[in-house]
Amino acid sequence: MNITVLASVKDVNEKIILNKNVVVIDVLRATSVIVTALANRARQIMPFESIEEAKEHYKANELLAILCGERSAKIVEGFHFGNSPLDFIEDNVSNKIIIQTTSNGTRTIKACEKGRRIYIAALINAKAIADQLIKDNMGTVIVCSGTNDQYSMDDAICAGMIVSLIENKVKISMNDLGWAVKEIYEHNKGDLYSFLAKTCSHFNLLKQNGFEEDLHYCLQTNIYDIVPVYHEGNIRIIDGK
Ligand SMILES: O=C(O)[C@H](CS(=O)(=O)O)OP(=O)(O)O
Ligand SMILES: [Mg+2]
Repeated sequence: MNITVLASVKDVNEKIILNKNVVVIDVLRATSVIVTALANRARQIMPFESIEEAKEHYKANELLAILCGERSAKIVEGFHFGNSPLDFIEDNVSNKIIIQTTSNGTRTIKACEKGRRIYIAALINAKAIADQLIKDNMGTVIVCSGTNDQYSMDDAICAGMIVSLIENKVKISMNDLGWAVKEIYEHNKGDLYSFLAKTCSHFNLLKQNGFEEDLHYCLQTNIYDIVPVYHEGNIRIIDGK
């Protein structure tokens, strides 16, 4: 299997993702929110790049939808929830359409729209994504959303975990960044929290802003066995998984 890992959303272009399966990662915190909401029975997620687009779609679905997202890590004024996955519990999201806009993650999902199949991954569902990619056995691009268009270690360790799980089972060819993130993950998997505290500026920004609980939550691995897929504006779970 051929795998290309991209360092941030700014490396995505149509040529790289065309006819490829794409995996979008934003561990802190957009894709951790998406996986959590779907695991807690949200009907679907609708990601948007801008606050204006999100509000417009909310108006059309007011009875069924909730507005969620952040700017500079803080809840957008007038929204129901920010970007803390711990808010996306069953009582808040069951049967709801989640209209979401965040600084990095939702922008990355939109940038990958031309991919063959677009999967949504975080550490909390990494094994389910790796198993799905092995099953598909297709050329795959793993996109780390990054933070403000820059490489971000939270996303890199998740990409590393996914490729490490795949490489244990099938032969892969991969770009240099793919091998780098695999090594980084394998050397630090015993204590991801301390590793990110040392190396990840966005992790420390969230910590300073009081989101410590989110950090512990997002760094758990494989707590959900679900594979969210983005298709024509909506993210849903495939195969009833
Ligand atoms: O809330 C987050 O974790 C970040 C926000 S920012 O990088 O502090 O602006 O958004 P995300 O899109 O989940 O990376
Ligand atoms: Mg992020």
